[in-house]
Amino acid sequence: MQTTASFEQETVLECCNLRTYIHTRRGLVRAVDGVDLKLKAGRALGLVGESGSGKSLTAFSIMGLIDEPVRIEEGSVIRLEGRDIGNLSRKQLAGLRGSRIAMVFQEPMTALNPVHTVGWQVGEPLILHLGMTKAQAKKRAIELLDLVGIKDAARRADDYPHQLSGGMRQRVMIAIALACDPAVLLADEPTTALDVTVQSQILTILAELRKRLRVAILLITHDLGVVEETCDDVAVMYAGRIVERGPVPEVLQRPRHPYTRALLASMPTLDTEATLRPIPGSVPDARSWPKGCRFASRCEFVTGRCLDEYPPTFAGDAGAEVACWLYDEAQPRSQGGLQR
Ligand SMILES: Nc1ncnc2c1ncn2[C@@H]1O[C@H](COP(=O)(O)OP(=O)(O)OP(=O)(O)O)[C@@H](O)[C@H]1O
Repeated sequence: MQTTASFEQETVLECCNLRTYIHTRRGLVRAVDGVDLKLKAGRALGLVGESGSGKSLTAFSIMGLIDEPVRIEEGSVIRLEGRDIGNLSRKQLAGLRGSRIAMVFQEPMTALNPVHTVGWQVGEPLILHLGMTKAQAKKRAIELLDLVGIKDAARRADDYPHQLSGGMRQRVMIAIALACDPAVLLADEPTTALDVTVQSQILTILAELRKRLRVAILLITHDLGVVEETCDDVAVMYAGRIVERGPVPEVLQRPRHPYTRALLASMPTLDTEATLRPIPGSVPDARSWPKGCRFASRCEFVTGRCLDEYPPTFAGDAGAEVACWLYDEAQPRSQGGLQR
């Protein structure tokens, strides 16, 4: 595999123009439709957006965990540690999964194997990818269970998934994911199925391990509160595309895209005093996206140009970027336009 010379040293994962379409009998569902992402070593990027915006499919595409009728379209680029992994064979991808890139899912019970002990499941990738002996893998598995905060790890290693609480199971999933010291961890709503106290414990563990192991994390969530607490950067996804991105403080304190603003206003976590305002309207059909901005039909600042042409990305302060015509210098801003 080729290493791209221009690939920045610190960038561990990059997607360029990632398009993942679902080829159904009732039409082409353009669910992920030109996503650009960049993840730096040891940093956490939050990928947020309403349900159905394409977040999970983005992660599954990166992991190569998609199957017919879902396809990554020609021209999409996925680079892991400088290597183009978009065109790898299933076997080559399976070799990377669990070693250089790993994923934690929303519901650990469905991801864990009910007939094997958790110690065995943490140890398996060590045997598979690192060639450890069973004895070495068991010893390391216990260390890993301890690392993710499972008390009395040597004894718990012999437990089966059903003997553990939801929070413990998610810790086991994290131990499995991090076993081979991957460069990238994808976490898809890892705390949604857990109660609030356990949620914050899991997020704390992830934050600690990120610093300690320097693993880059792509955290998929619909909760901007979680992003605020745990991520360095955020990318806001709407209708299959990223509409705004940047450092967390910049984007959450000075959101530019009308969708990001609406999302913030609709969420209870950041300011519980404020009256919650659901976003009016609904996401257009992914079988026939409008030709202009996909948020136009729900946007209070819509102009004729928004309906005609998809906006390019405009640079904001502190590295923020926004795909919205309101930020085009050439466009005279109407009264009541967004503050820049
Ligand atoms: N296998 C599939 N077949 C048909 N449609 C699919 C398939 N997988 C995903 N989709 C559609 O693709 C779109 C994006 O789904 P995805 O799960 O990525 O969204 P999401 O942003 O992760 O939402 P959520 O937060 O609800 O998980 C949705 O409209 C979904 O219905």
